[in-house]
Amino acid sequence: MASTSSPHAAATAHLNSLLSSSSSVNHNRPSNLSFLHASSNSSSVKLLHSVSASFSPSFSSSSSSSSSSSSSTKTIFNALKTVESADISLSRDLHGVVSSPKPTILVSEKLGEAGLDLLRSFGHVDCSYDLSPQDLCAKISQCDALIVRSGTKVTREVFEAAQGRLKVVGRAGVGIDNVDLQAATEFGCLVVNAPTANTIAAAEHGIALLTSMARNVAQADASMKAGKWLRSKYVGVSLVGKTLAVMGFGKVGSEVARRAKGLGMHVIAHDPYAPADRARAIGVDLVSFEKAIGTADFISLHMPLTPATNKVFNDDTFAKMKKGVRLINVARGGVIDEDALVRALNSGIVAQAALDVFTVEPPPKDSKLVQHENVTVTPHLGASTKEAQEGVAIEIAEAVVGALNGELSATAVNAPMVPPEVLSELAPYVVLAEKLGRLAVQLVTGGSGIQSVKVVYKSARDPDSLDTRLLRAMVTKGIIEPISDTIINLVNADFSAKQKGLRISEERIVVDSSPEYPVQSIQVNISNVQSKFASALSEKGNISIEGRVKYGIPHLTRVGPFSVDVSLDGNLILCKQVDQPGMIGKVGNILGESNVNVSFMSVGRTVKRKLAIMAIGVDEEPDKDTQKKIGEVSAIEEFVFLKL
Ligand SMILES: NC(=O)C1=CN([C@@H]2O[C@H](COP(=O)(O)OP(=O)(O)OC[C@H]3O[C@@H](n4cnc5c(N)ncnc54)[C@H](O)[C@@H]3O)[C@@H](O)[C@H]2O)C=CC1
Ligand SMILES: O=C(O)C(=O)COP(=O)(O)O
Repeated sequence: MASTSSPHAAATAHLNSLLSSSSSVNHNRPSNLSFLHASSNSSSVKLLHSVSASFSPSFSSSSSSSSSSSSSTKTIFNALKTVESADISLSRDLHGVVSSPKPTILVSEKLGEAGLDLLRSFGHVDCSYDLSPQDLCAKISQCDALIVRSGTKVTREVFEAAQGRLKVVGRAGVGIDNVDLQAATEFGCLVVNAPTANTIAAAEHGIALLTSMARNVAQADASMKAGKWLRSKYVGVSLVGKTLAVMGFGKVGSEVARRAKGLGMHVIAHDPYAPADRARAIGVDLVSFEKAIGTADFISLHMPLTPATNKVFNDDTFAKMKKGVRLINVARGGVIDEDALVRALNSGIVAQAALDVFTVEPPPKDSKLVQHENVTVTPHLGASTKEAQEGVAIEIAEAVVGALNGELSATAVNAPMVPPEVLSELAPYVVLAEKLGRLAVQLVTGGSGIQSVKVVYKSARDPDSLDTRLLRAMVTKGIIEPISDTIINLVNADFSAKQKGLRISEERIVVDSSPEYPVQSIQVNISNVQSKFASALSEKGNISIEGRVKYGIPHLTRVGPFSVDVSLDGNLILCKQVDQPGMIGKVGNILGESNVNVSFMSVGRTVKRKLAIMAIGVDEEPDKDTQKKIGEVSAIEEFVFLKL
């Protein structure tokens, strides 16, 4: 009998597969994807999560993805080991011996050298700045990662053109409004950003714009260079004692607030999601939107561009501002209706504006806003200090390299963040979850399609301390991949299930045993389907299988009502037979004659000498003749061959 592979190797391989497509699947296929969501639990047995509506159409092995994109893709953000692309160049040693595939990382905008060095030590780095959208699409199918700043639009077309090779998009900065996150998620591409390294730079630029606007520095400078000496024209306004409204009290907003306090300003802030105690600690009052814009002498914008903030500063809101207000924007141009701002400037509602960001960048040369004499502009320089750019480059390079190595990034924008220690503890259960999903779906037959899957976890852990998102994603992967052309990873598992009309619910049962191990068993139930192996049906008529991790190795421990014990390695034959002596020998002989190596065998029965289930682990797939011979053994009532 062959020995089973080491638990560690299996766990590592499957952790990689959690983050990637399987190397055995067809890379040229479309996918549909989304985040996984955290579940919260308070009672011992609880429905944790359900994905998708039950009215969604069923799916079957003939179904294909209903992606809005018809393009092919292989969706992975990890595991260079599993990438089988001829496009990936292989690194060679001095003797020309191929060692390992190196990823190609396209950097489409200027990035600090320290980050580039880090990337170069890991893969091939292609710095191609100022690519047209067409050139970017042409290149992208040769790239495993793309690093951008705010100037590159990473559209759905880019993900489509990537044909599945692109695993990670790194945004070297904060705002990810230039990346089509939905498309990234649908294509299983991880998006990471560098959210902290440019905070101070952006805040300092905000303060620079505030102070220079108040004292007309830019205009006075331009007039002097034009040979003028206009002292009375450029009388400014003082800041001390004036009210500054910080709109968006996040990282940048709170640093601006801190600095403005130092200038003697009275600072208020509006942010529906900011904790009041953080504001209080800086001496800032959190107020409503109306109060903020209605009482401020200066308004500084620091919120992200989202559907909710798009053009939130418009004719209506300008009308509610104090006449003569001054506006600073180092956030995103799109939060302001720029035509409305020109009107507000002309009417005097807004006395001055200082803008670093624009709806379209660069703005048109004849932009009335840019040309307005009461407007100070800079070309999106908020993050552009030497220090910030070095920091951002390192932050994003580390995140991208980590993602390509299969690590879940702490700055992932479209995937759950799972701490490394949780990942490593769950590793063998992740393998188990995928294999159970894969087994369960192969037991389905008939045209009824799968609509509803229930995953039951038995665990001695407190429900709140067991994160099942990975496990659910892997059950989903196991179920969907064998019967569709969609590749599943942690980024897209829930979305794909939803697209397929597959409702996945979870239940957790707290058992009274040692909480040393996170999960005692995982059960996968598929309801309202026919099975090609009727013995796998539970009393309720659901396909039901259960498994455990034993000594780090996933085992199948129950099929329908029958207890079995077989390691989930290689392939599996399940036979239902009359419980009588000699059965193992008979089937073993048939397999041996066909040179099929048996790795494991287990017999489970409900009643002695009545019916039993024989679970046989095999390394090779028995050919049709061999399977026929097994079926012809008189005591065998039904059998099925399953690929793990
Ligand atoms: N000009 C530049 O070069 C730079 C611009 N930025 C931009 O600055 C903005 C803020 O960046 P960070 O502070 O790092 O992000 P952050 O995520 O730390 O802060 C954003 C804050 O906005 C709040 N927010 C969300 N919706 C809001 C709404 N409707 N009204 C008010 N507040 C709302 C959030 O709760 C959060 O506290 C982003 O748009 C970012 O892209 C950041 C760095 C450089
Ligand atoms: O980090 C951000 O959100 C920024 O706006 C900085 O943009 P940049 O990387 O300088 O193009």
